[in-house]
Amino acid sequence: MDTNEHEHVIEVTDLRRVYGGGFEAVRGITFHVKRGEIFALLGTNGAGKTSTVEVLEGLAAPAAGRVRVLGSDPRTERSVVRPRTGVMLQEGGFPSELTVAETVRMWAGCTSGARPVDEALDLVGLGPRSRVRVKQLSGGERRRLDLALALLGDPEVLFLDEPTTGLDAEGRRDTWELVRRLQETGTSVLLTTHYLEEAEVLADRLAILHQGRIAATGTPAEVTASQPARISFELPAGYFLGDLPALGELGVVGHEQAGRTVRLRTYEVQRAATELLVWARDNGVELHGLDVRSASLEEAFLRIAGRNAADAAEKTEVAA
Ligand SMILES: Nc1ncnc2c1ncn2[C@@H]1O[C@H](COP(=O)(O)OP(=O)(O)OP(=O)(O)O)[C@@H](O)[C@H]1O
Repeated sequence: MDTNEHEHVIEVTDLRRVYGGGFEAVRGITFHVKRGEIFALLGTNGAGKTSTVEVLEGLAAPAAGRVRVLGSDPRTERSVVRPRTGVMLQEGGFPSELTVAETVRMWAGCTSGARPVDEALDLVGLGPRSRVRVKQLSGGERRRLDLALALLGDPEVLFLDEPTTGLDAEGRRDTWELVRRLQETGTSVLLTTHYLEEAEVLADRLAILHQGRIAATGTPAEVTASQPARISFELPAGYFLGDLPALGELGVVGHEQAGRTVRLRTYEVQRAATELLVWARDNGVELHGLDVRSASLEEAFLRIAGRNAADAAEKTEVAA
């Protein structure tokens, strides 16, 4: 066992994962999750999230690199790691004839120090459904049953693979609240999700995977700060784009005009906005509809996903 477990509950160093046909789904990624942190792995379909999480859960071996969970190797030291972790897979397979309570009871039989069945079901809001057969549950209720099972052993580290897929807006918010409560009691969480809002709301830090590599990482604010902010306004009557201060000097990296509306993209939003306002004052005009906003996580993600689509198109062209 390594000694840094109080600092980093998950350590991933130069991880590679290769499938049978030689396809490299994870191409050398490095990240860590600190104790008590919620860390989100984002990425388009096929980016390598599940392939990574499966290695962390001890379900698959890395082709290269090193992985530690709570200071131990999750595969070769499974008996040490497994009792201290909770896993919610993308597809939990339950015997469909059992009731919800029977399913949890069965699982509790395999979990050391399991919570009482009622407590686990109440945590995820399934208490009133305890006598219903699993086959009668909705997709969202099954996700919550998955979560109840992952929480049974009161884990130190929780792996949540797309925990709110199939849940309606209220169910999603309830799950977010639960994950935050778990964090308050000291649980560390590694989350994969397709919902950018989920990462924005929950994650202390995140990584965006792109074709098996980490394309961006940091706090949600750091990742969005890597994208240009937007400034839009209406050109005052009688003025043209060329009358504004030189765009290059405002740190503007892109601009467009639709009718009288001008949209600028800049990494130096404060300087650009100040210069524009000073220009407007000096010319005695108003910038109607002035709107200054930072990039959202969604924009950061779409730029990376867009690059993904462009790369795929390029590969198709090369292949053709
Ligand atoms: N058993 C397998 N054999 C071969 N290739 C696989 C296998 N499982 C996954 N892959 C490929 O590895 C890549 C990464 O898949 P992975 O499931 O890790 O992506 P993901 O980011 O979790 O995607 P999603 O968001 O769709 O769940 C994909 O190109 C996928 O087709």
